[in-house]
Amino acid sequence: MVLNEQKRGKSGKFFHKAKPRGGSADGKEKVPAAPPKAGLDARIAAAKILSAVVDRKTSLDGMLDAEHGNPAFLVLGDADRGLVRAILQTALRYLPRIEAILAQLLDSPLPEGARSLHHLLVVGAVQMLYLDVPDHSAVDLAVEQANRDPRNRRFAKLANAILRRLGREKAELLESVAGVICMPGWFFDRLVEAYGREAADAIARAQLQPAAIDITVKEDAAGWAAKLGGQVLPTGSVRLDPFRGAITTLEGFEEGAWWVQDAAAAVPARLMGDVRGKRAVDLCAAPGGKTAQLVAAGADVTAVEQSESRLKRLKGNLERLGFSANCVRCNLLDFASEQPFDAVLLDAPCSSTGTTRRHPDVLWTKGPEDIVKLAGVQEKLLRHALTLVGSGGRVVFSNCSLDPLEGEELIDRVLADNPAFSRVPIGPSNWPGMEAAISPKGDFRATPAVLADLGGMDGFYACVLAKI
Ligand SMILES: C[S@@+](CC[C@H](N)C(=O)[O-])C[C@H]1O[C@@H](n2cnc3c(N)ncnc32)[C@H](O)[C@@H]1O
Repeated sequence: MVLNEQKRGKSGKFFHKAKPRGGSADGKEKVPAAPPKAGLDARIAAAKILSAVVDRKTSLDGMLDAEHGNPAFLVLGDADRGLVRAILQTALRYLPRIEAILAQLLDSPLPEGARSLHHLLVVGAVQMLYLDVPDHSAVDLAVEQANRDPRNRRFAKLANAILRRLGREKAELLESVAGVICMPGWFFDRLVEAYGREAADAIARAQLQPAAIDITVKEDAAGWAAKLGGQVLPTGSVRLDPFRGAITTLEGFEEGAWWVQDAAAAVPARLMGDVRGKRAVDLCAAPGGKTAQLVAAGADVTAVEQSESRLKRLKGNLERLGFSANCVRCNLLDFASEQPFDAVLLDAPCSSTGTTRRHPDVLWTKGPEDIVKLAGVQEKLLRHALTLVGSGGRVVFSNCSLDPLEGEELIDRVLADNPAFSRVPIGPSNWPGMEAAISPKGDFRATPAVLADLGGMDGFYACVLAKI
Protein backbone atom coordinates (compact mmCIF):
# COMPACT_ATOMS: atom_id res chain seq x y z
CA MET A 1 0.00 0.00 0.00
CA VAL A 2 1.43 3.37 -0.97
CA LEU A 3 -0.20 6.67 -0.31
CA ASN A 4 -0.01 9.95 -2.09
CA GLU A 5 2.61 12.00 -0.31
CA GLN A 6 3.51 8.85 1.65
CA LYS A 7 6.11 6.26 0.73
CA ARG A 8 7.14 3.14 2.52
CA GLY A 9 10.68 3.36 3.93
CA LYS A 10 13.19 0.51 3.95
CA SER A 11 11.94 -0.55 7.35
CA GLY A 12 8.49 -1.06 5.87
CA LYS A 13 7.12 1.87 7.91
CA PHE A 14 5.35 4.77 6.31
CA PHE A 15 7.04 8.08 6.07
CA HIS A 16 5.59 11.30 4.90
CA LYS A 17 6.87 13.27 1.94
CA ALA A 18 5.34 16.53 3.04
CA LYS A 19 4.44 19.26 0.61
CA PRO A 20 5.81 22.59 1.91
CA ARG A 21 2.25 24.04 2.08
CA GLY A 22 0.63 23.11 5.36
CA GLY A 23 3.81 21.52 6.75
CA SER A 24 6.27 22.99 9.22
CA ALA A 25 9.42 24.87 8.27
CA ASP A 26 11.61 21.78 8.45
CA GLY A 27 9.28 19.95 6.08
CA LYS A 28 7.94 17.65 8.81
CA GLU A 29 4.29 17.54 9.74
CA LYS A 30 3.67 18.47 13.33
CA VAL A 31 1.70 15.84 15.22
CA PRO A 32 -0.02 17.53 18.15
CA ALA A 33 0.86 16.12 21.55
CA ALA A 34 -1.46 14.55 24.02
CA PRO A 35 -3.53 16.82 26.35
CA PRO A 36 -7.19 15.80 26.46
CA LYS A 37 -9.28 17.55 23.82
CA ALA A 38 -12.94 18.44 23.87
CA GLY A 39 -14.87 16.22 21.54
CA LEU A 40 -12.14 13.58 21.21
CA ASP A 41 -14.17 10.92 23.02
CA ALA A 42 -17.08 11.63 20.67
CA ARG A 43 -14.84 11.04 17.62
CA ILE A 44 -13.48 7.84 19.13
CA ALA A 45 -17.03 6.62 19.83
CA ALA A 46 -18.14 7.57 16.31
CA ALA A 47 -15.30 5.56 14.72
CA LYS A 48 -16.05 2.54 16.92
CA ILE A 49 -19.75 2.63 16.11
CA LEU A 50 -19.07 3.18 12.41
CA SER A 51 -16.94 0.04 12.47
CA ALA A 52 -19.75 -1.91 14.16
CA VAL A 53 -22.21 -0.76 11.48
CA VAL A 54 -20.20 -1.33 8.32
CA ASP A 55 -17.96 -4.21 9.39
CA ARG A 56 -20.25 -6.11 11.75
CA LYS A 57 -23.65 -5.10 10.33
CA THR A 58 -24.94 -3.84 13.69
CA SER A 59 -27.96 -1.56 13.56
CA LEU A 60 -27.26 2.07 14.49
CA ASP A 61 -30.43 2.64 16.49
CA GLY A 62 -29.50 0.06 19.12
CA MET A 63 -26.00 1.47 19.54
CA LEU A 64 -27.31 5.02 19.97
CA ASP A 65 -30.00 4.00 22.45
CA ALA A 66 -29.89 6.34 25.46
CA GLU A 67 -30.13 3.42 27.94
CA HIS A 68 -28.76 0.33 26.26
CA GLY A 69 -26.47 1.82 23.62
CA ASN A 70 -22.79 1.25 22.88
CA PRO A 71 -20.70 1.83 26.06
CA ALA A 72 -18.53 4.38 24.22
CA PHE A 73 -21.70 6.35 23.46
CA LEU A 74 -23.28 6.01 26.89
CA VAL A 75 -20.34 7.68 28.69
CA LEU A 76 -20.77 10.87 26.63
CA GLY A 77 -22.67 14.00 27.60
CA ASP A 78 -25.60 15.30 25.57
CA ALA A 79 -23.57 17.58 23.29
CA ASP A 80 -21.10 14.83 22.41
CA ARG A 81 -23.93 12.38 21.82
CA GLY A 82 -25.46 14.87 19.40
CA LEU A 83 -22.12 15.16 17.62
CA VAL A 84 -21.76 11.36 17.37
CA ARG A 85 -25.25 11.14 15.87
CA ALA A 86 -24.50 13.87 13.34
CA ILE A 87 -21.17 12.31 12.35
CA LEU A 88 -22.64 8.84 11.92
CA GLN A 89 -25.83 9.84 10.16
CA THR A 90 -23.89 11.98 7.70
CA ALA A 91 -21.03 9.52 7.24
CA LEU A 92 -23.42 6.67 6.45
CA ARG A 93 -25.47 8.87 4.13
CA TYR A 94 -22.42 9.95 2.10
CA LEU A 95 -20.13 6.94 2.65
CA PRO A 96 -19.45 6.10 -1.02
CA ARG A 97 -18.49 9.72 -1.75
CA ILE A 98 -16.27 9.98 1.32
CA GLU A 99 -14.58 6.70 0.44
CA ALA A 100 -14.12 7.83 -3.17
CA ILE A 101 -12.44 11.01 -1.91
CA LEU A 102 -10.16 9.10 0.45
CA ALA A 103 -9.30 6.75 -2.42
CA GLN A 104 -8.17 9.76 -4.46
CA LEU A 105 -5.86 10.77 -1.65
CA LEU A 106 -4.34 7.31 -1.38
CA ASP A 107 -2.24 5.72 -4.11
CA SER A 108 -3.62 2.30 -3.26
CA PRO A 109 -6.40 1.08 -0.99
CA LEU A 110 -5.79 0.61 2.72
CA PRO A 111 -5.31 -3.07 3.54
CA GLU A 112 -8.17 -4.95 5.26
CA GLY A 113 -6.17 -4.88 8.50
CA ALA A 114 -6.30 -1.08 8.58
CA ARG A 115 -10.06 -0.81 9.05
CA SER A 116 -9.79 1.24 12.20
CA LEU A 117 -7.62 3.76 10.34
CA HIS A 118 -10.22 3.82 7.57
CA HIS A 119 -13.00 4.63 10.08
CA LEU A 120 -10.85 7.28 11.73
CA LEU A 121 -10.30 8.95 8.35
CA VAL A 122 -14.00 8.74 7.47
CA VAL A 123 -14.93 10.36 10.80
CA GLY A 124 -12.39 13.13 10.19
CA ALA A 125 -13.40 13.61 6.56
CA VAL A 126 -17.14 13.80 7.20
CA GLN A 127 -16.67 16.67 9.63
CA MET A 128 -14.58 18.60 7.12
CA LEU A 129 -16.72 17.84 4.05
CA TYR A 130 -20.29 17.93 5.33
CA LEU A 131 -20.40 19.25 8.91
CA ASP A 132 -19.40 22.71 9.98
CA VAL A 133 -16.30 21.61 11.90
CA PRO A 134 -13.23 23.77 11.21
CA ASP A 135 -10.61 21.82 9.28
CA HIS A 136 -7.79 22.39 11.76
CA SER A 137 -9.89 21.08 14.62
CA ALA A 138 -11.00 17.95 12.72
CA VAL A 139 -7.40 17.24 11.67
CA ASP A 140 -5.94 17.80 15.15
CA LEU A 141 -8.52 15.53 16.73
CA ALA A 142 -8.02 12.81 14.12
CA VAL A 143 -4.28 12.86 14.79
CA GLU A 144 -4.88 12.77 18.53
CA GLN A 145 -7.31 9.91 18.01
CA ALA A 146 -4.67 7.98 16.03
CA ASN A 147 -2.07 8.61 18.74
CA ARG A 148 -4.40 7.21 21.41
CA ASP A 149 -4.95 3.93 19.58
CA PRO A 150 -2.04 1.46 19.49
CA ARG A 151 -3.32 0.13 16.14
CA ASN A 152 -3.18 3.57 14.57
CA ARG A 153 -0.36 5.33 16.35
CA ARG A 154 2.10 4.68 13.52
CA PHE A 155 -0.43 6.20 11.08
CA ALA A 156 -0.83 9.52 12.94
CA LYS A 157 1.35 11.41 10.45
CA LEU A 158 -0.42 9.77 7.58
CA ALA A 159 -3.84 10.81 8.94
CA ASN A 160 -2.51 14.32 9.36
CA ALA A 161 -1.26 14.48 5.77
CA ILE A 162 -4.37 12.97 4.21
CA LEU A 163 -6.83 15.18 6.08
CA ARG A 164 -4.81 18.35 5.62
CA ARG A 165 -4.73 17.73 1.90
CA LEU A 166 -8.45 17.00 1.96
CA GLY A 167 -8.98 20.36 3.64
CA ARG A 168 -6.93 22.18 1.00
CA GLU A 169 -8.61 20.49 -1.96
CA LYS A 170 -12.10 20.13 -0.48
CA ALA A 171 -14.04 21.95 -3.20
CA GLU A 172 -12.44 20.07 -6.11
CA LEU A 173 -12.71 16.75 -4.31
CA LEU A 174 -16.40 17.24 -3.58
CA GLU A 175 -17.01 18.26 -7.16
CA SER A 176 -15.22 15.13 -8.41
CA VAL A 177 -17.56 12.78 -6.49
CA ALA A 178 -20.83 14.65 -7.07
CA GLY A 179 -22.01 11.90 -9.42
CA VAL A 180 -21.21 9.01 -7.06
CA ILE A 181 -24.40 7.18 -6.04
CA CYS A 182 -24.63 7.04 -2.25
CA MET A 183 -25.88 3.47 -2.02
CA PRO A 184 -24.26 0.06 -2.15
CA GLY A 185 -24.07 -1.17 -5.77
CA TRP A 186 -26.27 -4.23 -5.15
CA PHE A 187 -29.07 -2.03 -3.86
CA PHE A 188 -28.90 0.56 -6.61
CA ASP A 189 -28.97 -2.24 -9.21
CA ARG A 190 -32.17 -3.57 -7.64
CA LEU A 191 -33.71 -0.10 -7.76
CA VAL A 192 -32.81 0.28 -11.44
CA GLU A 193 -34.35 -3.11 -12.17
CA ALA A 194 -37.54 -2.27 -10.28
CA TYR A 195 -38.05 1.39 -11.20
CA GLY A 196 -35.77 2.16 -14.18
CA ARG A 197 -32.58 4.24 -14.18
CA GLU A 198 -34.17 7.68 -14.05
CA ALA A 199 -36.40 6.88 -11.08
CA ALA A 200 -33.55 5.07 -9.31
CA ASP A 201 -31.38 8.18 -9.70
CA ALA A 202 -34.18 10.32 -8.27
CA ILE A 203 -34.53 7.99 -5.27
CA ALA A 204 -30.76 8.03 -4.69
CA ARG A 205 -30.81 11.85 -4.73
CA ALA A 206 -33.89 12.15 -2.53
CA GLN A 207 -32.64 9.77 0.16
CA LEU A 208 -29.70 12.10 0.82
CA GLN A 209 -32.10 14.63 2.33
CA PRO A 210 -32.82 14.14 6.04
CA ALA A 211 -36.51 13.43 6.66
CA ALA A 212 -38.94 16.15 7.70
CA ILE A 213 -41.11 15.71 10.78
CA ASP A 214 -44.67 14.71 9.96
CA ILE A 215 -47.52 14.39 12.40
CA THR A 216 -50.89 12.72 12.24
CA VAL A 217 -53.57 14.76 13.97
CA LYS A 218 -56.76 13.52 15.56
CA GLU A 219 -58.70 16.26 13.79
CA ASP A 220 -58.35 19.65 12.11
CA ALA A 221 -55.13 19.16 10.13
CA ALA A 222 -55.28 22.69 8.68
CA GLY A 223 -55.73 24.21 12.15
CA TRP A 224 -52.72 22.33 13.56
CA ALA A 225 -50.60 23.20 10.51
CA ALA A 226 -51.33 26.87 11.15
CA LYS A 227 -50.75 26.58 14.92
CA LEU A 228 -47.47 24.66 14.76
CA GLY A 229 -46.13 26.08 11.50
CA GLY A 230 -46.32 23.62 8.67
CA GLN A 231 -48.51 22.45 5.84
CA VAL A 232 -51.08 19.79 5.15
CA LEU A 233 -49.75 17.25 2.64
CA PRO A 234 -51.94 15.60 0.00
CA THR A 235 -51.86 12.46 2.17
CA GLY A 236 -53.60 14.31 5.03
CA SER A 237 -50.53 14.42 7.29
CA VAL A 238 -49.14 17.71 8.60
CA ARG A 239 -45.49 18.41 7.72
CA LEU A 240 -43.86 20.70 10.26
CA ASP A 241 -41.52 23.47 9.24
CA PRO A 242 -37.93 22.72 10.30
CA PHE A 243 -37.34 23.73 13.90
CA ARG A 244 -34.75 23.24 16.62
CA GLY A 245 -35.79 21.77 19.92
CA ALA A 246 -37.73 18.89 21.34
CA ILE A 247 -40.91 17.80 19.58
CA THR A 248 -42.39 16.93 22.98
CA THR A 249 -42.46 20.63 23.89
CA LEU A 250 -44.75 21.57 20.99
CA GLU A 251 -48.34 22.55 21.61
CA GLY A 252 -50.69 19.59 21.49
CA PHE A 253 -48.13 16.92 22.40
CA GLU A 254 -48.88 16.68 26.11
CA GLU A 255 -52.63 16.65 25.62
CA GLY A 256 -52.31 14.01 22.88
CA ALA A 257 -53.72 15.96 19.95
CA TRP A 258 -51.28 14.39 17.48
CA TRP A 259 -48.48 11.88 17.09
CA VAL A 260 -45.32 11.75 14.99
CA GLN A 261 -45.69 9.54 11.93
CA ASP A 262 -44.09 9.82 8.50
CA ALA A 263 -46.61 10.85 5.83
CA ALA A 264 -46.08 7.59 3.93
CA ALA A 265 -46.46 5.46 7.05
CA ALA A 266 -49.84 7.09 7.69
CA VAL A 267 -51.25 5.96 4.35
CA PRO A 268 -51.93 2.21 4.95
CA ALA A 269 -54.44 2.78 7.76
CA ARG A 270 -56.21 5.42 5.64
CA LEU A 271 -56.57 2.81 2.88
CA MET A 272 -58.75 0.73 5.16
CA GLY A 273 -61.68 3.03 4.34
CA ASP A 274 -64.48 3.77 6.78
CA VAL A 275 -63.86 1.61 9.87
CA ARG A 276 -66.26 3.39 12.20
CA GLY A 277 -67.84 0.82 14.54
CA LYS A 278 -65.96 -2.04 12.89
CA ARG A 279 -63.73 -4.67 14.48
CA ALA A 280 -60.16 -4.08 13.37
CA VAL A 281 -56.91 -5.84 14.20
CA ASP A 282 -53.47 -4.26 13.82
CA LEU A 283 -51.13 -7.22 13.59
CA CYS A 284 -47.60 -5.85 13.96
CA ALA A 285 -48.66 -2.96 16.01
CA ALA A 286 -45.84 -1.29 17.95
CA PRO A 287 -45.07 1.54 18.44
CA GLY A 288 -48.70 2.07 17.52
CA GLY A 289 -48.98 4.80 14.89
CA LYS A 290 -51.44 2.78 12.83
CA THR A 291 -53.30 1.45 15.88
CA ALA A 292 -53.86 5.08 16.88
CA GLN A 293 -55.17 5.93 13.41
CA LEU A 294 -57.66 3.06 13.50
CA VAL A 295 -58.86 4.04 16.99
CA ALA A 296 -59.13 7.68 15.88
CA ALA A 297 -61.22 6.54 12.91
CA GLY A 298 -63.72 4.94 15.29
CA ALA A 299 -62.81 1.24 15.07
CA ASP A 300 -62.84 -1.24 17.92
CA VAL A 301 -59.14 -2.15 17.74
CA THR A 302 -57.08 -5.14 18.82
CA ALA A 303 -53.33 -4.53 18.66
CA VAL A 304 -51.07 -7.59 18.37
CA GLU A 305 -47.35 -7.25 19.03
CA GLN A 306 -44.79 -9.89 19.98
CA SER A 307 -42.18 -7.67 21.65
CA GLU A 308 -42.90 -6.93 25.29
CA SER A 309 -40.86 -3.72 25.38
CA ARG A 310 -42.39 -2.45 22.16
CA LEU A 311 -45.91 -3.29 23.36
CA LYS A 312 -45.18 -1.28 26.51
CA ARG A 313 -44.22 1.65 24.29
CA LEU A 314 -47.42 1.24 22.28
CA LYS A 315 -49.50 1.30 25.46
CA GLY A 316 -47.68 4.45 26.61
CA ASN A 317 -48.36 6.13 23.27
CA LEU A 318 -52.05 5.23 23.35
CA GLU A 319 -52.31 6.49 26.91
CA ARG A 320 -50.88 9.89 25.97
CA LEU A 321 -53.39 10.09 23.15
CA GLY A 322 -56.27 9.12 25.43
CA PHE A 323 -56.98 6.07 23.23
CA SER A 324 -57.68 2.52 24.21
CA ALA A 325 -57.23 -0.76 22.37
CA ASN A 326 -57.22 -4.41 23.27
CA CYS A 327 -53.46 -5.08 23.43
CA VAL A 328 -52.28 -8.64 22.93
CA ARG A 329 -48.69 -9.76 23.26
CA CYS A 330 -48.03 -12.76 21.05
CA ASN A 331 -46.52 -13.94 17.82
CA LEU A 332 -49.24 -13.17 15.31
CA LEU A 333 -48.82 -16.65 13.86
CA ASP A 334 -50.30 -17.88 17.17
CA PHE A 335 -53.07 -15.29 17.18
CA ALA A 336 -56.61 -16.45 16.46
CA SER A 337 -60.06 -15.02 17.00
CA GLU A 338 -63.39 -16.81 17.17
CA GLN A 339 -65.08 -13.89 15.54
CA PRO A 340 -63.53 -12.79 12.22
CA PHE A 341 -62.43 -9.17 11.90
CA ASP A 342 -63.85 -6.61 9.46
CA ALA A 343 -60.45 -5.00 8.95
CA VAL A 344 -57.00 -6.55 9.23
CA LEU A 345 -53.87 -4.41 9.00
CA LEU A 346 -50.51 -6.13 8.64
CA ASP A 347 -47.61 -3.67 8.69
CA ALA A 348 -44.99 -6.36 8.42
CA PRO A 349 -41.35 -6.39 9.56
CA CYS A 350 -39.26 -5.78 6.43
CA SER A 351 -35.86 -4.70 5.14
CA SER A 352 -36.79 -1.05 5.87
CA THR A 353 -35.01 0.11 2.73
CA GLY A 354 -37.56 2.91 2.35
CA THR A 355 -36.41 4.56 5.56
CA THR A 356 -32.81 5.38 4.63
CA ARG A 357 -33.40 9.12 5.10
CA ARG A 358 -33.80 8.50 8.85
CA HIS A 359 -31.85 5.25 9.07
CA PRO A 360 -28.88 5.61 6.71
CA ASP A 361 -27.31 2.49 8.26
CA VAL A 362 -29.96 0.23 6.75
CA LEU A 363 -28.25 -0.21 3.40
CA TRP A 364 -24.90 -0.97 5.08
CA THR A 365 -26.28 -3.53 7.52
CA LYS A 366 -28.59 -5.41 5.15
CA GLY A 367 -27.89 -7.36 2.00
CA PRO A 368 -29.88 -8.98 -0.80
CA GLU A 369 -30.11 -12.19 1.22
CA ASP A 370 -31.99 -10.29 3.96
CA ILE A 371 -34.57 -9.10 1.45
CA VAL A 372 -35.21 -12.67 0.30
CA LYS A 373 -35.43 -13.89 3.90
CA LEU A 374 -37.75 -11.09 5.03
CA ALA A 375 -40.01 -11.55 2.00
CA GLY A 376 -40.42 -15.18 3.11
CA VAL A 377 -41.32 -14.13 6.67
CA GLN A 378 -43.82 -11.56 5.40
CA GLU A 379 -45.49 -14.06 3.11
CA LYS A 380 -46.03 -16.40 6.05
CA LEU A 381 -47.45 -13.57 8.17
CA LEU A 382 -49.74 -12.39 5.37
CA ARG A 383 -51.10 -15.89 4.74
CA HIS A 384 -51.99 -16.09 8.43
CA ALA A 385 -53.46 -12.57 8.40
CA LEU A 386 -55.87 -13.61 5.63
CA THR A 387 -57.37 -16.26 7.92
CA LEU A 388 -58.47 -13.56 10.38
CA VAL A 389 -60.80 -11.54 8.15
CA GLY A 390 -64.48 -12.22 7.51
CA SER A 391 -66.43 -12.12 4.23
CA GLY A 392 -66.68 -8.60 2.84
CA GLY A 393 -63.76 -7.52 5.04
CA ARG A 394 -60.51 -5.86 4.05
CA VAL A 395 -56.87 -6.69 4.59
CA VAL A 396 -54.24 -3.99 4.15
CA PHE A 397 -50.69 -5.27 3.82
CA SER A 398 -47.88 -2.73 4.14
CA ASN A 399 -44.19 -2.29 4.83
CA CYS A 400 -41.43 0.29 4.43
CA SER A 401 -39.39 -1.58 1.84
CA LEU A 402 -38.66 -0.34 -1.67
CA ASP A 403 -38.19 -3.84 -3.01
CA PRO A 404 -40.96 -5.45 -5.12
CA LEU A 405 -39.94 -8.83 -3.69
CA GLU A 406 -41.39 -7.64 -0.37
CA GLY A 407 -44.35 -5.94 -2.08
CA GLU A 408 -46.00 -6.41 -5.47
CA GLU A 409 -44.41 -9.82 -6.14
CA LEU A 410 -45.37 -11.17 -2.73
CA ILE A 411 -48.98 -10.03 -3.16
CA ASP A 412 -49.23 -11.58 -6.64
CA ARG A 413 -47.96 -14.90 -5.28
CA VAL A 414 -50.34 -14.93 -2.31
CA LEU A 415 -53.35 -13.91 -4.43
CA ALA A 416 -52.57 -16.67 -6.93
CA ASP A 417 -53.53 -19.36 -4.43
CA ASN A 418 -56.13 -17.42 -2.40
CA PRO A 419 -59.06 -17.07 -4.83
CA ALA A 420 -61.33 -15.73 -2.08
CA PHE A 421 -59.29 -12.50 -2.11
CA SER A 422 -58.88 -9.81 -4.72
CA ARG A 423 -56.86 -6.61 -4.97
CA VAL A 424 -58.80 -3.37 -4.46
CA PRO A 425 -56.97 -0.89 -6.70
CA ILE A 426 -56.55 2.68 -5.51
CA GLY A 427 -57.68 4.87 -8.39
CA PRO A 428 -55.22 7.75 -8.98
CA SER A 429 -58.23 10.06 -9.24
CA ASN A 430 -59.16 9.11 -5.65
CA TRP A 431 -56.06 10.77 -4.35
CA PRO A 432 -55.23 14.14 -5.90
CA GLY A 433 -51.57 15.04 -5.53
CA MET A 434 -50.51 11.47 -4.85
CA GLU A 435 -50.78 10.07 -8.38
CA ALA A 436 -47.01 9.44 -8.50
CA ALA A 437 -47.37 6.99 -5.62
CA ILE A 438 -50.05 4.78 -7.18
CA SER A 439 -48.70 1.82 -9.14
CA PRO A 440 -50.25 0.58 -12.41
CA LYS A 441 -51.93 -2.24 -10.44
CA GLY A 442 -53.40 0.27 -8.00
CA ASP A 443 -51.10 -0.31 -5.03
CA PHE A 444 -49.58 2.48 -2.94
CA ARG A 445 -45.90 2.63 -3.89
CA ALA A 446 -44.12 5.60 -2.35
CA THR A 447 -40.41 6.29 -2.69
CA PRO A 448 -38.35 9.06 -1.06
CA ALA A 449 -38.66 10.91 -4.40
CA VAL A 450 -42.46 11.24 -4.15
CA LEU A 451 -43.43 14.82 -3.17
CA ALA A 452 -39.71 15.63 -3.49
CA ASP A 453 -40.51 19.35 -3.83
CA LEU A 454 -42.15 19.25 -0.41
CA GLY A 455 -39.33 17.25 1.19
CA GLY A 456 -40.14 13.68 0.08
CA MET A 457 -41.48 10.83 2.19
CA ASP A 458 -40.37 7.39 3.32
CA GLY A 459 -40.42 4.60 0.79
CA PHE A 460 -43.55 2.60 1.54
CA TYR A 461 -45.72 -0.09 0.01
CA ALA A 462 -49.36 -0.87 0.73
CA CYS A 463 -51.91 -3.05 -0.98
CA VAL A 464 -55.61 -3.42 -0.21
CA LEU A 465 -57.20 -6.88 -0.46
CA ALA A 466 -60.90 -7.66 -0.15
CA LYS A 467 -62.43 -10.96 0.87
CA ILE A 468 -65.38 -12.10 -1.19
C1 LIG B 1 -42.75 -2.24 11.09
S1 LIG B 1 -42.98 -2.42 12.79
C2 LIG B 1 -44.66 -1.97 12.94
C3 LIG B 1 -44.91 -0.49 13.06
C4 LIG B 1 -46.33 -0.22 13.48
N1 LIG B 1 -47.29 -0.86 12.62
C5 LIG B 1 -46.65 1.26 13.52
O1 LIG B 1 -47.20 1.81 12.59
O2 LIG B 1 -46.32 1.90 14.54
C6 LIG B 1 -43.10 -4.14 12.94
C7 LIG B 1 -43.48 -4.64 14.33
O3 LIG B 1 -43.87 -6.00 14.18
C8 LIG B 1 -43.46 -6.71 15.32
N2 LIG B 1 -43.42 -8.12 14.91
C9 LIG B 1 -42.53 -8.72 14.11
N3 LIG B 1 -42.85 -10.00 13.90
C10 LIG B 1 -43.99 -10.23 14.60
C11 LIG B 1 -44.80 -11.37 14.80
N4 LIG B 1 -44.50 -12.54 14.24
N5 LIG B 1 -45.87 -11.27 15.59
C12 LIG B 1 -46.18 -10.08 16.18
N6 LIG B 1 -45.44 -8.96 16.04
C13 LIG B 1 -44.35 -9.03 15.25
C14 LIG B 1 -42.12 -6.10 15.66
O4 LIG B 1 -41.78 -6.32 17.01
C15 LIG B 1 -42.38 -4.63 15.35
O5 LIG B 1 -42.83 -3.96 16.50
